[in-house]
Amino acid sequence: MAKTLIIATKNQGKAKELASIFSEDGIEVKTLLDYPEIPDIVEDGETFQENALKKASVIAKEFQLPVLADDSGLIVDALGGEPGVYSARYAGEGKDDQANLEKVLLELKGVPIDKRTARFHCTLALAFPTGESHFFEGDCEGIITEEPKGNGGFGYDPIFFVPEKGVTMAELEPVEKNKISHRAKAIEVLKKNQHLLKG
Ligand SMILES: O=P(O)(O)OP(=O)(O)OP(=O)(O)OC[C@H]1O[C@@H](n2cnc3c(O)ncnc32)[C@H](O)[C@@H]1O
Ligand SMILES: [Mg+2]
Repeated sequence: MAKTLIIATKNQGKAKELASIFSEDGIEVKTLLDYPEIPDIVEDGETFQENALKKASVIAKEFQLPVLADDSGLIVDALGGEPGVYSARYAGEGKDDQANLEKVLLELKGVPIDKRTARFHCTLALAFPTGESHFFEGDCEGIITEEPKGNGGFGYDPIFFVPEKGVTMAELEPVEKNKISHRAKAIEVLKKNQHLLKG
């Protein structure tokens, strides 16, 4: 596997998790947080794949290197799949994690526990400067709580109850989240295709 992997994300929470998971294989991760001069990429796709591919391919062309991108979000059944691809901006352009999760709780007010099913989804896109690309996907099932709990993770983690663990995603230790998360599962699939990262 490549020793350094560029990941087209500006999300600190993702960057930390991705760096931790890839470090298990001796891969060093660089993200767009290391290149602040690169402008934001407009995520105007209607699917996780479209957005992930756009982020990865724009940066792959820029660097002339293979680049990975992560497009992810929360899918709530009782909200018809919302916030979905709009997860980052659910409560407005500010990309405010707290405002976003409060909006989900408000929209679900009065919805009983058995109807609060949800999942986190992660699509990873690996793009090459030649235009070649591949997708890897992962999901993590859960239930939306009635109030936030826990300080770990990021984004919607404090309102995402993980039944198999009996706590919210934000109450898990980082190593525990990184074993079961949508992101971890997508990376597992990528690691089964290690040859793509050679170089
Ligand atoms: O596009 P980049 O730069 O990677 O960063 P972003 O924050 O805009 O990322 P997305 O477009 O993929 O939006 C993802 C949204 O889903 C949320 N999200 C993704 N993974 C999550 C996780 O593991 N736990 C909690 N929330 C998550 C996250 O907080 C964002 O609101
Ligand atoms: Mg984004």
